Amino acid sequence: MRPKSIAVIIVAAGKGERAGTDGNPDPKQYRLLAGKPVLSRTITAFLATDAVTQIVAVIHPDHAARYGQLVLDDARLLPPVLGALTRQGSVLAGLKALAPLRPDLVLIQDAARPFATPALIARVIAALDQHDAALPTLPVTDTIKRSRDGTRVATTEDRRQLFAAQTPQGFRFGQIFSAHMRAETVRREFTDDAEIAEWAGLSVAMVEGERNNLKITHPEDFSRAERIIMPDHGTETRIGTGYDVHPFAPGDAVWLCGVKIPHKAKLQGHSDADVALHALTDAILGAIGEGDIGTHFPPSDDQWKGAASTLFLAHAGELVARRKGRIVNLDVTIVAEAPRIAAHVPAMCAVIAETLGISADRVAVKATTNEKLGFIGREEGIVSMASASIELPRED
Ligand SMILES: Nc1ccn([C@@H]2O[C@H](COP(=O)(O)OP(=O)(O)OP(=O)(O)O)[C@@H](O)[C@H]2O)c(=O)n1
Ligand SMILES: C[C@](O)(CO)[C@H](O)COP(=O)(O)O
Repeated sequence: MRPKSIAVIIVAAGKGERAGTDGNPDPKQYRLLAGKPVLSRTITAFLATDAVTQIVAVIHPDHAARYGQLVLDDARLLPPVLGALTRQGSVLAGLKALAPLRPDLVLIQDAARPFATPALIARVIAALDQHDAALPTLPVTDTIKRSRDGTRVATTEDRRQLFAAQTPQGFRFGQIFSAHMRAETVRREFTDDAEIAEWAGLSVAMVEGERNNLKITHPEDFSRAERIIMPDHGTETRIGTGYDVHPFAPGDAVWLCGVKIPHKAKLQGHSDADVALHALTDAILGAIGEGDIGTHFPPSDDQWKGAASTLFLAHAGELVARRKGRIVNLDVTIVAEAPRIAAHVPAMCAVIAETLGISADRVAVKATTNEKLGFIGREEGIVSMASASIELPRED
């Protein structure tokens, strides 16, 4: 028998209004969860299943640039398609995009559910041998009340008959495509695809869902999700500090926190002499006990001559990721009589956040003068200090 082709639609075109922004410019599906965007985690969860043959993400037109920044490299991932005003419309856009490929099966997944496990995906696929449709469910654990006005109870439901539906929901492609096309013509909004299958008279099987397969919906769901990735009891918080100084030399700009600032001199050093990123890199390395910047990038090595210091910082970030660590916050102080730093602070925080794949609200950059005292006061050089707080899995 020909192996089945199994496509996945990941609907990511929502605005995430209930999740709020928490000062973040990105909607929930692009926000970072322990250093990695939610949508990257959702897509990666399906790439981990070899049986999956194609994946298409359905995105909001305003998020095309943000989607393009996700680092995902797999030939099974098709170009994204644009979604619609409702989840139902977005799913239909994904089905239309897949129609020319005629997959046998399709799994439909919320981008906002980043924790689909291989076992869960396998259960849904296996159930499609016997049924037209399959979805993971969990028995409800609260007693469920029905109310007509939201203020007074009308009746209590029998919860033994009630189950909460999750995704991925699996279908035979042709059947769900035609059911969705018909559903589009009726004046009713369906909140999941299994409901459309039921309405179309298909047989819908329930398989066991998973408690951790949460849908990030409200602001507090982000910390719940981070605890799933890194349970509290298994982590410890480490602190690291860094210090660096570079003298001025003839030149016309200084690099500070990855930002080039015009000045009457440059900072002298083997690399771009970004004194602030050097201190920060040392703080991160210190927190994870990985030596210092000189251990990793010896000044005697010519390949680092003139190097951008973001490279050193990215390496420190990679070492944190390799140890499954999470940067909690970073704090940099620059001590300089000149140039003036304040106007550049947002750009500096953005460079650091982007280099490390963390959100900018975890980064602080501050500047102060040395009140004209000492070598800093005489404008002979700049000093920087930094501290880093990092959560690492506990090893003992
Ligand atoms: N027009 C829409 C609405 C929702 N979705 C997607 O459907 C999934 C489940 O929807 P929900 O969690 O409700 O996300 P939002 O609609 O973004 O959230 P909210 O209702 O709070 O705005 C999400 O991955 C969301 O991106 C979609 O693709 N197109
Ligand atoms: C599809 C779903 O996740 C199943 O529980 C849910 O219906 C999506 O609802 P939302 O309001 O669009 O989040």
